[in-house]
Amino acid sequence: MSLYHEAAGLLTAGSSSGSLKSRVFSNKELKSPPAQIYALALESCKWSAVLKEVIENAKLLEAERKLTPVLAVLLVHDFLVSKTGIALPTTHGLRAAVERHKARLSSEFTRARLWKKCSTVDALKSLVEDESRTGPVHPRWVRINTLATTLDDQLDKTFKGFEVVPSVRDVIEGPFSAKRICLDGHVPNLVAVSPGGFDFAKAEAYRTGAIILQDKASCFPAYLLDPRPEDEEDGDVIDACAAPGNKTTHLAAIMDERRGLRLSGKQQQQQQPGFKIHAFEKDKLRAKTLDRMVKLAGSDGFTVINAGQDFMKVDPHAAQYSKVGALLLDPSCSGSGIVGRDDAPELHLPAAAGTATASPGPPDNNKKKRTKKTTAAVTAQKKEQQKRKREGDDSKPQPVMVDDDGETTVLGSEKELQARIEALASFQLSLLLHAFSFPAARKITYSTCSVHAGENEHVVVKALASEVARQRGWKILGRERQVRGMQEWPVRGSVDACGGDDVLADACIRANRDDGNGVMGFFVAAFVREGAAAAEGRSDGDEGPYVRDAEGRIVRDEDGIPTLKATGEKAIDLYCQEEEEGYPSSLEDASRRAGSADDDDWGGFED
Ligand SMILES: C[S@@+](CC[C@H](N)C(=O)[O-])C[C@H]1O[C@@H](n2cnc3c(N)ncnc32)[C@H](O)[C@@H]1O
Repeated sequence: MSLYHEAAGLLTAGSSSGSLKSRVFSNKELKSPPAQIYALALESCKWSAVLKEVIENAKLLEAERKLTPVLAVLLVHDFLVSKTGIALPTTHGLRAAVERHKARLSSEFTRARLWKKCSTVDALKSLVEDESRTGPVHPRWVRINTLATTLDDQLDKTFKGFEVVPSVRDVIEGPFSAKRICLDGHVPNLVAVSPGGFDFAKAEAYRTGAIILQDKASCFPAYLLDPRPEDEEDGDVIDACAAPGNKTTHLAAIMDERRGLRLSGKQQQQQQPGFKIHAFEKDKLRAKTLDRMVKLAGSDGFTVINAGQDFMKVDPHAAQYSKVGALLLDPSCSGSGIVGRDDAPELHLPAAAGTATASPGPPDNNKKKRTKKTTAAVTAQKKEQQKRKREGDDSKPQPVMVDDDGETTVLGSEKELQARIEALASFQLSLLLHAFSFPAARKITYSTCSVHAGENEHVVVKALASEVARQRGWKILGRERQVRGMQEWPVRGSVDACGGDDVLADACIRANRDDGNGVMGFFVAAFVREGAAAAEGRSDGDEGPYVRDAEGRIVRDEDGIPTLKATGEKAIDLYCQEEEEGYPSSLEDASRRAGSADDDDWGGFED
């Protein structure tokens, strides 16, 4: 079967069996490369309003009875728009059926272009691109991977010549192909770029992992978790549901940066990091992607990938997790907040031979005849619709849900949607409660790319009310204790969905896909353990054993050594002394042995 027949089959299947992307990429029967089919189908949809005019006015379907309207759009798209033409041998019947009408099609295409006041084909391309954009415009969010590069470096190289604008709105509202960039004000090392202003696939920085395409909202969990590795509070970190690895590599970059603040450049290069990220991914195939991404980002030295490992089956009390102080939990969800899921623009089809409908485009030379035919065609179409309705097939697309495992569920009713969300929520809650049981854990973030309260606030409420939360002292991390960018992010949880608890709702963070912030639909909340919670505070003066600055960061001397609050002495002095005396070598132990007044802060480590 040709590329064109396969693309036509997928387009004809309609959205009731999932988005175009999921229909293409989940179809195991396809002979042609899925990426090629998807590109052809998507581009043809974008151009279909123009091509419908061209095909109808050139009377292609009347002359070539074997061509269906969908096939005609796909073939004429490649004939007129694709640089390489129709991807079939010259002798192939489908190709010949179009190329026989070369002159007529080309002149109708020119007429359509001029009708749209475009002086060149490139101008028409931009117009088609703009007109095919459905829904709110989103920038390309680019995370600068600080494991490999710096923001300044990327501004000098990859984004050289870009206009730096003050707000995301300036990016969104500017021309699609503008070269604009905005440095995000909430998440460090994140920029928003004009959606059509840059060909990322060709960028060296993208290919080498120096920049990573990641929606702003998807950067919230790792930033909110705020992992503080090594001799600070959090030790090792778990990413429980890790593939493809956006958040795993973001965690790695944050942890490495923290380490870099403490060590000089040379020390950092010489010393192996003293912390690990344990990344779990139950799906073996997705784990391969995770592995590739971790290597590309440069965090493979301290990331342990547990491929094919179900996080639910991990023993929290196993020795290798005894130092896990923080967990990031981003489980499978309905994916209802994802931008671009129902991504294909509407497909406009030319009327089949003998049923030509009115075309609102350039006037053709047979206007009188067309009007007569049009009336007849509309009546025939109405009759056909009535017949289908009588037969119980009104072709109204049914709602579908495509989760991030690519699983498509056709939902017949609101009740089915609720049942699906309940099933997901129950799985999400079990994972969260499992995360609560890690002995040394002090912080957890829970996130989804779902817009449904059932997968978000409701899971948080149930988790807080659980036995394990009560026994182990897990609480929500209040807004006032969150990292600055997340405190300042304005979109919060739903008070209703939190049972009227406005403090809890304010602690929950949401992102809406159509509110002008240019982000996907997302939810994240952070939990801290009581005892540990006090140590998290940045403002109440009860912040663990080390002296901290106004932003809550541990103050260190030029060698990276913190000062103990209890004694006013450099922690290293105690460390050396105790080493000589055969005491445990960790700085935390040292501070505890020094009789710190903050001993209670460390209760979080006790199980
Ligand atoms: C939403 S995606 C994670 C996206 C990822 N955090 C990122 O930012 O790139 C959820 C992932 O969790 C995996 N998963 C689902 N259940 C799991 C389980 N019980 N244990 C480990 N992984 C699981 C799925 O296969 C899927 O790859």
